[in-house]
Amino acid sequence: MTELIVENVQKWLGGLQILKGASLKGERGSIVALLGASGSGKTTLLRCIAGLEQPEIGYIKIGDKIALDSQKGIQLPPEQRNIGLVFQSYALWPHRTVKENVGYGLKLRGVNKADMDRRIQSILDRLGLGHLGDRYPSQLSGGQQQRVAICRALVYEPRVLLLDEPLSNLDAKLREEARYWIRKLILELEICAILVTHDQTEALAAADHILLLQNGRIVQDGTPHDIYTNPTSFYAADFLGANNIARGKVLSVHGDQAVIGGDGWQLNGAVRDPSGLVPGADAQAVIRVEQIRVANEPGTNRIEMDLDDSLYLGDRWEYRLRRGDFTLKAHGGQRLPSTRVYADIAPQDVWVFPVQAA
Ligand SMILES: Nc1ncnc2c1ncn2[C@@H]1O[C@H](COP(=O)(O)OP(=O)(O)OP(=O)(O)O)[C@@H](O)[C@H]1O
Repeated sequence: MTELIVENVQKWLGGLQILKGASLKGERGSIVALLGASGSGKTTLLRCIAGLEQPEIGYIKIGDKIALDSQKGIQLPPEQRNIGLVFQSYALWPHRTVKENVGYGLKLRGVNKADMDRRIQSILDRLGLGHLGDRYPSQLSGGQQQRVAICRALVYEPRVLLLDEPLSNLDAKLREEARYWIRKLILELEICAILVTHDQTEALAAADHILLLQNGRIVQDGTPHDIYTNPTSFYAADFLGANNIARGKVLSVHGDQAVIGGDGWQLNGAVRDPSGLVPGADAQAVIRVEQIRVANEPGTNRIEMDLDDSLYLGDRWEYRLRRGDFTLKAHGGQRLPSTRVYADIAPQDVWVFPVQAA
């Protein structure tokens, strides 16, 4: 069931158009990640959904309530939107206990004490904080503070939970765990969550759906698997994954296949965006690090290269390969015996894009 509809939201700030027509849908029991580079407009879009920013143009429906309709002049304030908000900083009140932090909004809304206590205890228990209700935020770890912030957002039983970089203040191990339990919680509670993040791993692991933003526009929209394996632009291909970028000239194009090359190398690739890809034009290919195999002999679509260095990463080795100006990174399971190697890349893994004029 659709809990959130956002259509054509446009927002100007300081004379600049920050959002250029963003649309999305959020389903009950699912997580949509807003992913994109710094400044792409993720937080602004989240703030528009929350009602903390007023878009000049657009339509937003949360549950069965119209929160924004610019044509009809409807603009609900945040407290009437049935949303829960979790900020990166957690924004807990230092002089209030955990219970008071979680219950403050309920108190403002005039919920009676018995009901309030029951709801606070129930959400604290659910997130494993039942025994910490009388502590102050300074007496909690970072991970516990983050859970309190989530409890505070969930205690209203919102239709939509908005999470703005909620994991970025946690260390790497806690962040990995939090991805897992937040996802589980949202699916169990059957609410719709919108997660703002600039961390691709977080978006891939936690979300059901990813919207990739660039300069205030949604440039790709799909499941994590779609976005990772089938990027439609250089920005999308380069934003996700660990990549090599091969810059060269188009040598030939046949349908959806192209050959690109540079000084002493050439590769057969798959055309991902045909605009302007004609022989002689500049081209750039994205090659995921995990798609390169290092071989000992020459072969089709293999480039002879020098092994510049091998770095031991614990669970694998990283090879730094070079041929003149052309460099590649690849991974493998052991130290390589020779310094003369062949980078082996299947043509379908060489994603060829035009070079856009700046
Ligand atoms: N009040 C403001 N006045 C003018 N420009 C603003 C204002 N707030 C944000 N911006 C600009 O809007 C653009 C989008 O900002 P936003 O915070 O939404 O991006 P973001 O994708 O969330 O980035 P980050 O990951 O760095 O938080 C940025 O270029 C930012 O400088």
